[in-house]
Amino acid sequence: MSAIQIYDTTLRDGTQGEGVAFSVEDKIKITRRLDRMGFHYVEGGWPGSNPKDLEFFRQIRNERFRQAKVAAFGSTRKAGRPADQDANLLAILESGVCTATIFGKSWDFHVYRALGTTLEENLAMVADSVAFLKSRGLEVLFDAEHFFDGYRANPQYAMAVLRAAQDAGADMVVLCDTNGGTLPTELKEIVTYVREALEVPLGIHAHNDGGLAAANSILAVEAGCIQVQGTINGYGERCGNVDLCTVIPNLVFKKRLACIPEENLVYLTDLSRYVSELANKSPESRQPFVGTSAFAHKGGIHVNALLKDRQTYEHIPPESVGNKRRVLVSELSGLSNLVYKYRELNLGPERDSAEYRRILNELKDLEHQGFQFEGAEGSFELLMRKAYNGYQKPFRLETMRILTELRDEGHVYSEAIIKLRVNDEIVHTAAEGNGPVNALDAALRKALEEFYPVIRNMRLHDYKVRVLNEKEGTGAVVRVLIETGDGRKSWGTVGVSSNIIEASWQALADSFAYGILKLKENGAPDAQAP
Ligand SMILES: CC(=O)SCCNC(=O)CCNC(=O)[C@H](O)C(C)(C)COP(=O)(O)OP(=O)(O)OC[C@H]1O[C@@H](n2cnc3c(N)ncnc32)[C@H](O)[C@@H]1OP(=O)(O)O
Ligand SMILES: CC(=O)C(=O)O
Repeated sequence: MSAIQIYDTTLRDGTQGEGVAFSVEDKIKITRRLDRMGFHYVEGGWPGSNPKDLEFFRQIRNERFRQAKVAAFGSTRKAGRPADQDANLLAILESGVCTATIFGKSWDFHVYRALGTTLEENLAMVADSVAFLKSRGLEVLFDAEHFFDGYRANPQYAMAVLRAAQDAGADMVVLCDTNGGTLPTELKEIVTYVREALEVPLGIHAHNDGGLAAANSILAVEAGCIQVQGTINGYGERCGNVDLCTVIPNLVFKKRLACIPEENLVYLTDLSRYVSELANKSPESRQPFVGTSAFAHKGGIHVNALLKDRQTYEHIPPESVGNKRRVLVSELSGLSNLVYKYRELNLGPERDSAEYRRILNELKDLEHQGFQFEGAEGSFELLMRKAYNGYQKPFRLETMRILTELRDEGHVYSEAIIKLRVNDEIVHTAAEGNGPVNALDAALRKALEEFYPVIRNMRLHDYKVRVLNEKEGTGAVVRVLIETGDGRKSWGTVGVSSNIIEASWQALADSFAYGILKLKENGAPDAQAP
């Protein structure tokens, strides 16, 4: 089978996804990154749609790429108007690209209902638009919109549309599952038929409304498509386009097809996170191949087998796509989870199983009380270090008082007064905050800063409270999960109590203790107490 081209439409169809938008600068950065990865095409936008896309094409015009061709998107000419006077086609020409991708209707129903024209005029729109762009020297890809729905409804007409594009000189015809509802077996049958009926190279453009876009794209390749169109992270209209971060490793590792150079796949996870960062979207943890959970192992049985051979629970090595294996600890852990973490944390020579078992039982008891270590790797590491390395927190709370006061203006303020033992010194501090936890955080920082100035870099990223037994009303036990970061790394810590201040204190104290521990380990000069 010939090499498969990857056509990225993150910057066009991806931005049709809810909440996804890129600035011109972002679009340029993403184009460069995709080129470096080895993508064959980057669809930069629709010049006839908006000034931002026009500006993108203006700025990118003189850039030289290693191999990516930048494509401009647009529709076929308007009904009843000559192609050489169609604003949209002229905008594609003016964008300065060498590759145009135009979409046209291939479902008779759409021709009547959406375009409001005749079947004959639509065929002419397709042929004229392709021929016009070809006559101006462009490479032309024709996206047959709704092809599979069209084929189901009126196969003769759907095929006539493809032939119109082919006969007008299209360099490729792309079969679009625009509504994303086609099932893989049917899709493969249709692509197989089209492959035999036409000469022009075929591509696939699948949407994910049935959750089948990846399967559909791979089967389309099996049936003869040589181009896969999709987006990074599957962004796109409604449920999105096919996720190229899923399709590419499947093509490379499973189908052994030449596509993106295999050695570049180690940058795939980074690429996915880079694009989600620019799109300002949280990464999807369960995303295949590149998600943080894609190689996260929780069940004891799994981790036990994984220690014997990673292939028992991993379909590919995580490093091959630049991802990482993670072992989670929880009440579902077995000894193996603990052994794995003990080794990962580099806590010393192997222990006998009774020693691991003791801590495992402690961990399970704590989880039964409401602690959750899966999201609190900082607290878990402190627990392990205390058990196996005699670790002690660098400070100890002697007393704490929290005052909450309604002041004249009707606002409620809190003040925390704490007495802390740091090494052999007693430190008294007080601080105000907009609530008791905020005041406690401020008082703790004030007390520790003098000894560990480096904690000034630590920021609270997230503070979550979960009521564990809501039937108890205001007397319920709560779990507090805190996420802290120092600009380079972030860590989670946990506290549980029927008193929200106490639970918050436990999580806060762990978060500072863990931060200081890591800074000391990394040799931060002012992480050492004087
Ligand atoms: C399957 C896809 O994802 S295709 C890509 C869809 N993406 C987008 O729509 C995003 C960019 N779109 C836009 O910026 C705007 O919709 C524009 C600039 C393209 C058009 O805006 P307007 O001129 O205001 O028209 P509007 O969006 O209301 O309607 C679209 C028109 O295009 C026509 N049209 C739709 N598909 C095609 C086609 N393949 N060929 C020719 N005309 C088409 C419609 O019939 C409609 O014409 P009408 O106004 O005569 O009814
Ligand atoms: C062309 C396109 O984006 C689609 O049919 O989904």
